[in-house]
Amino acid sequence: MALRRALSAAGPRWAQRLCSAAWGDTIFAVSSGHGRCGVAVIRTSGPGSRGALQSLTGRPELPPPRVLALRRIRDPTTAEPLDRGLVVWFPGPQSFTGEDCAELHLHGGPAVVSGVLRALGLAGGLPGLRPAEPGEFTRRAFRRGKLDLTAAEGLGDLIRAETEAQRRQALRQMEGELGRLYQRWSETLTQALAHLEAYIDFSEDDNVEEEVLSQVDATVWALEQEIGSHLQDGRRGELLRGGVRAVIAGPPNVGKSSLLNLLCQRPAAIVSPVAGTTRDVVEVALNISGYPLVLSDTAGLRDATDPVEQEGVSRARDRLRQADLVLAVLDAAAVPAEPAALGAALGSLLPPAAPPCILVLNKADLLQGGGGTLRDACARGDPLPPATLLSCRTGEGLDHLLALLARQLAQLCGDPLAGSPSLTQSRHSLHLGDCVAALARYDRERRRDLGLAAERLRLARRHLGRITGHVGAEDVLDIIFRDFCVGK
Ligand SMILES: Nc1nc2c(ncn2[C@@H]2O[C@H](COP(=O)(O)OP(=O)(O)OP(=O)(O)O)[C@@H](O)[C@H]2O)c(=O)[nH]1
Ligand SMILES: [K+]
Ligand SMILES: [Mg+2]
Repeated sequence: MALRRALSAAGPRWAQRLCSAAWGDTIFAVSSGHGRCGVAVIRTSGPGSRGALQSLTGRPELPPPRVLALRRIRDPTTAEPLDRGLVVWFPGPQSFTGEDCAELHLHGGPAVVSGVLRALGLAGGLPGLRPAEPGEFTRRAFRRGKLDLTAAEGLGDLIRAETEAQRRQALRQMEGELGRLYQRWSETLTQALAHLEAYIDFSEDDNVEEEVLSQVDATVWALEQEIGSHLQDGRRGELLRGGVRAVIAGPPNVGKSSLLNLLCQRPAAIVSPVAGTTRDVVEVALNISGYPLVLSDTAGLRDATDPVEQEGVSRARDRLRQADLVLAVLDAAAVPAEPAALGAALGSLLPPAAPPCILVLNKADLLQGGGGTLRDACARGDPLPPATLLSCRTGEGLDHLLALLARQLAQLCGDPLAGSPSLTQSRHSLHLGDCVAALARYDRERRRDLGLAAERLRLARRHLGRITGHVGAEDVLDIIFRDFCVGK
């Protein structure tokens, strides 16, 4: 009521009509970053977007769809100017959410933004204009069929992407490549199922050839292979999305913490000449040639007597077991130069099924006579993993180490633009695993009971549908949109 009075006091009759119009649920939020900035973007979505734009610009006519227009933004109650900025009108369904949307590009001062939010909140006195929940714009876009779940996940990843390779992978997924791949598989299954059902229904009338059945078998088999190999990608999409977990490991005092500090270019870990300095795991996030690396410095591995150091060593071993990549550090001056002996020294350090490893022979500056033999051993490689001499003191060998790291990361994460798109979440691999299992069951059922075999195909298709959200999306929506920011 207060608003109705306020609006009628403020003037135009169309504003009053807005109040009586049946508004559905309209959301608004700041979609740009928070805090002081050059430009802040506030957007709305829902049937109230039109009225909100009219109220704030004080004009009944809207700018042409999807064209920026310069407008004075005013408080609808007092008509006091709040800012002069650009507004855009996106009538549904040609908008991000598929609903009527409006955008206000304002000067990014906190008082401007809060003034306009208050004005919109005032419009919240009308039925149904309210602040958006995190991810609610994207959620609405999903509900209106503007994107599938994998694209929504890609969008979330794109906003969070910190390195180029992550951005490439996320953009590809947001543009629907992964979703289209799963959709294609789902359609293949639909077709195979239709043929199988036709065979079941009509084979007795002799209208359907035996070949139909073998064709269905071949299709299902080929699909099982294709999904199987998509699954066996070494988790490269997941690694790229979450960052490759690399662990710096080695005996005490070889310069592990010095290496961490050198790579992150700040004194993140304590360095001292005392063996057993590091106990807690120290973690930093790095961008190496566009790939994300989560690097952990750990306690020196030895049979410690001090209980606190023992705990540190146990944590170090835990980290080693979970690592995607190990940077094994040894003291260059204290290792045998002969490759086989060097390999044995390394082997005694790492767990049996160790992940890929880079051997770092640190303190190269202390090598007598330049360490020619060791240098040759590193260059030859065999039977060592990729290895480099390094001096954390002088920086010698750092470029080589970075190149080795970049190569390993590229191998682990793959090229996000090459080949078919990678699955990026354990959610995907879980459903794909179930899908493949159902296809394998088809193979067995098929000889005994065609009806049951058909049921397996339906089940396999349901698992694919769960990934894209065409089936049973409700249970996962909260999880997927939980990490989205407000305004997206
Ligand atoms: N000469 C030389 N000294 C180094 C180099 N890197 C590290 N140091 C020294 O070696 C000592 C141990 O370095 P840290 O980085 O603490 O070694 P750490 O492996 O983390 O040691 P713990 O945490 O105790 O296992 C310190 O005195 C460093 O200054 C290097 O490349 N050359
Ligand atoms: K130390
Ligand atoms: Mg240390």
